[in-house]
Amino acid sequence: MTLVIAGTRGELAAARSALTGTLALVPTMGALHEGHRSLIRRARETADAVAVSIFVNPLQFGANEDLDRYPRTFPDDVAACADEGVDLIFAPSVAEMYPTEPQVTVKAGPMGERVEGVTRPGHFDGMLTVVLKLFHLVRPDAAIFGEKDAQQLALVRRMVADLNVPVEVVGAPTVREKDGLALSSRNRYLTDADRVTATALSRALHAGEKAAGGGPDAVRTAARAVLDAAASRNPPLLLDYLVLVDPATFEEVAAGHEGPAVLAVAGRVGGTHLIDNVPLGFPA
Ligand SMILES: Nc1ncnc2c1ncn2[C@@H]1O[C@H](COP(=O)(O)OP(=O)(O)OP(=O)(O)O)[C@@H](O)[C@H]1O
Ligand SMILES: CC(C)(CO)[C@@H](O)C(=O)[O-]
Ligand code: BAL
Repeated sequence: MTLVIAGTRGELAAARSALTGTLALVPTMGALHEGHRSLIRRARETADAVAVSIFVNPLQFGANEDLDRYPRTFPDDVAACADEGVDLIFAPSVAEMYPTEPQVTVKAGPMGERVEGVTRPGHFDGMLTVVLKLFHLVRPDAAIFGEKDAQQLALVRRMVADLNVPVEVVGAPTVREKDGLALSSRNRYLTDADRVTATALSRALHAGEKAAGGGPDAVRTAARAVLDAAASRNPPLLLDYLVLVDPATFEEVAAGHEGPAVLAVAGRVGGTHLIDNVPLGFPA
């Protein structure tokens, strides 16, 4: 099947009706990299047809964030989708997605105000609002999200459960560079020196992972030591948070916690906000 590119809701509706069998959607903001491509491959395993949405959603950016300079690489994104055998790209304009100022939006609730929500107030409300709109427009059977954005994935799962959205949410593992840095569209903002400092995020997670046998406090201490060292590098890592949380709620776990947890970290290097996380387990 040839790749169809829909820019309007009308074009999307026509292309969607022409698809047969089940459909998996990969929602993205474009500037596609190997992480996105792994999601597309997961989508291909999940359903008969694959749609990718490419939309830099203004509603999820704060006033001082990088909406204007967020990388937009549409021709390369189309080539990557064609290469991966994607059936449908939905790439609307802002006016197409928000023809009028939205009045009714999704509220992420308490989980949306924790962790990344402290650093980016309102971000998760805007993210869930556009994801729900995309689900209504594209009508997928399944949607694939990266575990790199673990709180986003947890919130989409929660929205789908709380609002009875008929879409199966599938998580896909984080793809990393050889040195451990999680792939991210924002990595292209990093200078060579920033790039070296940025590896502290995944190194901290790795140190935490190795300390897991000692329990939650040992994990936090081990990860913190790596981040403290990176704070005095040039350029420094400016830590936003290091948390060890329940994967379903993003509430901090106690010292005696048993069961799954997520060690999540975020910081700024040279003005670029980077996030990463690793799943951990604390056996009873
Ligand atoms: N390294 C990665 N491995 C797996 N999935 C990823 C990775 N990076 C992003 N994704 C997933 O791709 C989807 C689209 O994310 P997005 O377009 O924001 O890319 P991004 O690289 O996370 O960009 P940003 O720089 O905005 O964080 C999300 O579900 C996200 O979790
Ligand atoms: C899910 C998403 C495409 C919604 O804009 C975005 O938050 C992203 O790229 O992770
Ligand atoms: N990768 C999540 C989208 C965002 O940072 O806005």
